[in-house]
Amino acid sequence: MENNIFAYDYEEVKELRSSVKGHRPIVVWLTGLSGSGKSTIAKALEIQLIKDGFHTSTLDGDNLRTGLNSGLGFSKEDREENLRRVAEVAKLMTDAGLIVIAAFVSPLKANRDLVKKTVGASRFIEVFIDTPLEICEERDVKGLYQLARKGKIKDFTGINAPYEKPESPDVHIETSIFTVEKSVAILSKEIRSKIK
Ligand SMILES: Nc1ncnc2c1ncn2[C@@H]1O[C@H](COP(=O)(O)OS(=O)(=O)O)[C@@H](OP(=O)(O)O)[C@H]1O
Ligand SMILES: Nc1ncnc2c1ncn2[C@@H]1O[C@H](COP(=O)(O)OP(=O)(O)O)[C@@H](O)[C@H]1O
Repeated sequence: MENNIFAYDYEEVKELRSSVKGHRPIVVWLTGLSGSGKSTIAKALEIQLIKDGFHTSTLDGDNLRTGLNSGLGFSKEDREENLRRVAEVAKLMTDAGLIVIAAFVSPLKANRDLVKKTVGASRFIEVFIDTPLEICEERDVKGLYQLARKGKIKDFTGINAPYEKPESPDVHIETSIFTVEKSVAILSKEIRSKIK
């Protein structure tokens, strides 16, 4: 064993944790441009799931970057490390039996594939929050697009850093068509079908 580390077997306890929750754990991974609607939908979805009696938690890019991931920027390498850590946290949360909602730009296919591999394919729902760049820029919730256009932010996703659209997401949400309520209903149905 590498570094003389021997992982102790907690599989039986994980099953017990899950059984008292009354549902299986899963990671609902929301990817999309800044301003696409990830946080808005994540929060509304979690509120709905809690009201429906599920056990949940939400991981949100901006929030984790003020704590666990403070010090990481937006280079390709820093984003990779950011998402590697988030994947491990999401896995710990599924080990605790939770439905984990995660809202991260996660711009590259390789980033999202790493998360899927870490948490396990059967416990991963990839959700593409599909909002065209022009609409995200028009919303400009935090004023970041304006700064990026002026050249004041480097590596800004969609402007001067890449976003690779998911090719076959489990759920495709177009926010220019679906209301937040409709998106929550679609996701809630998908989650229910996977956690029985
Ligand atoms: N350069 C650059 N590119 C993209 N986003 C930026 C950047 N600088 C700051 N921000 C703010 O950081 C939020 C994205 O953080 P994430 O952890 O989700 O990004 S990533 O998954 O590691 O790519 C993102 O939050 P959301 O708008 O909620 O997506 C932005 O508010
Ligand atoms: N159908 C929709 N779904 C989600 N957000 C929407 C929708 N229509 C408008 N919005 C608005 O778009 C913005 C999205 O911001 P936010 O949720 O912070 O995005 P992100 O987390 O992807 O950066 C919010 O101001 C939200 O009210």
